[in-house]
Amino acid sequence: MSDFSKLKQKRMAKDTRSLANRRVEPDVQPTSNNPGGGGDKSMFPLPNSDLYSSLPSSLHVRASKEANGNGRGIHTSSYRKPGEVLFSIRPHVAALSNDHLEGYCSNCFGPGSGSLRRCTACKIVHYCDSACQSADWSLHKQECAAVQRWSSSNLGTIPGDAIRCLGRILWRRQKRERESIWAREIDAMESHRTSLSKDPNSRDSQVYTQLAHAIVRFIGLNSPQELAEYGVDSAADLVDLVSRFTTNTFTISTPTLTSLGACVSPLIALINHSCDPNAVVVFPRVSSKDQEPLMHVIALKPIEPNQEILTAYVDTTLPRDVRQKMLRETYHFTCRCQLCTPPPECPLDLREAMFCAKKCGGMCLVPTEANSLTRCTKCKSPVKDTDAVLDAIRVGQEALDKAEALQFSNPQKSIQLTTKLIPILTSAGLVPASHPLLALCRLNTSLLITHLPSMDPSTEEIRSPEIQDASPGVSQTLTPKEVQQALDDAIRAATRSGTGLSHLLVEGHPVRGIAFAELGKLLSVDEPAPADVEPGPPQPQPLGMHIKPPVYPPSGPQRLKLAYEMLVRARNELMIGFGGGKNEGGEVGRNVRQLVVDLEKELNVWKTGVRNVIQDQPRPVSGK
Ligand SMILES: C[S@@+](CC[C@H](N)C(=O)[O-])C[C@H]1O[C@@H](n2cnc3c(N)ncnc32)[C@H](O)[C@@H]1O
Repeated sequence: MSDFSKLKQKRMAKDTRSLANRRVEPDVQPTSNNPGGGGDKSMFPLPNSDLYSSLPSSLHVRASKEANGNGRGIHTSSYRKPGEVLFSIRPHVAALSNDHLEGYCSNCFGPGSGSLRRCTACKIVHYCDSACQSADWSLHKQECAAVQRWSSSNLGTIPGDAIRCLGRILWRRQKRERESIWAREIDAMESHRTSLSKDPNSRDSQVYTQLAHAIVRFIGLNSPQELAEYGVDSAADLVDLVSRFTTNTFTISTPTLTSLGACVSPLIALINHSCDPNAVVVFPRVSSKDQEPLMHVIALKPIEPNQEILTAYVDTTLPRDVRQKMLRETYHFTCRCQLCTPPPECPLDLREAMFCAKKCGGMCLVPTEANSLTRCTKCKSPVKDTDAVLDAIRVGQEALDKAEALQFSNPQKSIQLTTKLIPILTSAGLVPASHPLLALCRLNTSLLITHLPSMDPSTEEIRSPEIQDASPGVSQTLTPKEVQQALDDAIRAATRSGTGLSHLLVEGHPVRGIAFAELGKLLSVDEPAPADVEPGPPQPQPLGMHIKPPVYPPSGPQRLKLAYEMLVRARNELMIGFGGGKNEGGEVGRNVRQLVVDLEKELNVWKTGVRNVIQDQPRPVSGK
């Protein structure tokens, strides 16, 4: 997926403190009804532990209220403003997903831009240069042999990122003593082994067992006794490690939120979840290459002293039932945040809302099989065509599942499916932020941008290098009008997605910032002269514009102006989501700032041109 297509979500230099500054609060004490956490209680570090020394002194670890007895959380002792970098850290281990092994460096996780060097032995991992290769060699040495062994006994396949990440944890444990702080921080992560279903056929038991078997094969063990060499005393301990891994792993992503692989940071894993988070974990890529990949925890909302830092483990644009299911399955808890347990007076959740068919300006809860009688919150009329709405949502969800499954193997089909379903759900009355309409719009946008035909060199800036490779020369058979049409379709799709996202996510959320940047860049590609207007599908209301222009996207200077406004807005939001100050909104924030400067110049040239034309006109002679 492209830098600008998969929208999906993390210091200050002074963050790294000496041991003297560490704050691991002593109140992570077992209590009678909470012997230490939600999982295996015995593993929590003791008070005054020497772990987590890289946590800045303004943050501290103590029992979490939010997590309802499920262990520790990170709290701030001072006020934090949105966009403030709370801390940043390099993960303990990280591994690229198989799809990205060729396009990104396996050490610093930077994009290769076609110049990566391949490991000549395994021919699988790639590096920017010999510095990155040397830095990774102490671990890749064992990984290299293991990958080759796996590949030859598994018909040339490559183990997934979870297995390679776990392999890296074990090899590092083998090298560093199991009593090292590094290993103890991994051991102190929350495990859910004891709360696993006793049923060996349950999903979680199967996932853990499969991963445990795979890792044993990957590192090449002949007997469980050999695990001791890696600081793992028994098969049960290995399942514990797997449980810690699945409960505490992060997705590592590009500065545009394309997921790249998996990583583990025991410190950042201390942060608990909320579906209405006050912070976010991103990888803005603002440090020197030898420090990357660096995870940044950034405040999204004002955070008061003593408040807990909370991030979202799941996509918060999804409806409550879907989020709750994901949280139960992977993290073994029931979320009780405000979004999951809203007070009765709380307005309708836009993730599950539709417009009132009476067009009174109100909205209704989307009916479900269990609750088919819903009413407009304003005029109180009941939803009439319940079956039609239920059908549209069911068909929409099926199309979404199919389009997601096909997005890489058959993108054209995926585009067709999403393009066809969006108007069906819109006609059924769903609001832009509702599910599955927003998810379909986001996928549609990402696909249209990924497969945007190239019209001029500036379009290439929108498509990341991997996309340019994936769809080379698509434009060759298209007429300029068709190319323009494709660009306008992408702009309309990006506008729909941006509208839905802006209703659900707080200002400055990185997903919003990237969506606005994407839309601004699309609008800035060119400013075509007004075309003959052909009647088309209903047009989205342009984001931030109060008056709907007759044709959207507009042409000429109006388009340039809209692009400029969108990019300024994107930049402001990126300065929050990817961190302000030295972070400058991350790599994308810097890039957008440059575009804003360029557009300002263009708009000035245009204004000067118009002024000159006006001044060159012969003046009307007075009195005539
Ligand atoms: C990544 S860990 C977070 C840190 C953990 N509390 C600890 O002490 O290590 C994830 C686990 O914390 C607990 N947790 C996180 N957020 C929670 C919440 N909002 N409510 C209840 N438990 C939560 C769950 O047990 C979950 O599996």
